[in-house]
Amino acid sequence: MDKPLVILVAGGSASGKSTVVQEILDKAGLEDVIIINHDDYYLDQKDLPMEKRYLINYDHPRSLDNELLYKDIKALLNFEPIDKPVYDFEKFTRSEKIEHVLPKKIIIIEGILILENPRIRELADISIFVELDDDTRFIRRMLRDMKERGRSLENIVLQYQKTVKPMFHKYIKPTKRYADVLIPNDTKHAIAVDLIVAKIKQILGERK
Ligand SMILES: Nc1ncnc2c1ncn2[C@@H]1O[C@H](COP(=O)(O)OP(=O)(O)O)[C@@H](O)[C@H]1O
Ligand SMILES: Nc1ccn([C@@H]2O[C@H](COP(=O)(O)O)[C@@H](O)[C@H]2O)c(=O)n1
Repeated sequence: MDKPLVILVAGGSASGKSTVVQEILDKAGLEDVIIINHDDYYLDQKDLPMEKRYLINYDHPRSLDNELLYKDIKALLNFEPIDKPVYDFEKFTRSEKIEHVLPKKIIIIEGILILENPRIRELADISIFVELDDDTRFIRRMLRDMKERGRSLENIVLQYQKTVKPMFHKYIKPTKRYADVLIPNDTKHAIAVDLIVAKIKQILGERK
């Protein structure tokens, strides 16, 4: 069998990366797929006290374990299983859990900085960047982080001003230039999703 297809999905926090990935999978009717969230590869911080974990810049490329992610993608490309870390946003570190992931024909990896690392970028067959204006992303992030990530409004606002917004403009937005497709998530994007689905099917057909 030919190597698995690798799709990278970047975009600012709460731009709609996970939502767009789900739309692609639903439209394409794909099942033999692994979805990896780059968030699971934030560095382990269990040896740091909680007050120090709060202060880390989680929107800087150095906060992620790209060596481990690269190694894991290479293993999956060789049809080898991996033991993937699982991140705990409420504890600001990796959880005790490990997820055993079996190789599949399609590997989708999503994350704010997934197109920032040149070695990981080179593994992609298709690269996507999801676009959404800062204000809408901030509102969606605020609602999500209070509901799902155990964060207070004050903490969300402080983090957004101190790191999330400046790092987006410094490190994340510039990676748009590496994307094959830009998906606007503030307007209808059904055609962009259709084009990606068609491309996935074409590549899979050629690799049979
Ligand atoms: N087109 C959209 N319209 C309204 N809400 C959306 C849309 N896309 C995503 N959302 C919502 O915004 C939040 C962040 O979306 P998500 O896909 O999780 O973003 P990301 O994976 O980029 O962080 C979620 O609560 C999601 O339901
Ligand atoms: N302990 C952490 C780790 C990361 N974050 C934030 O998560 C954002 C990326 O996740 P998305 O699902 O929004 O793409 C990123 O902007 C980090 O600021 C965090 O708040 N706490």
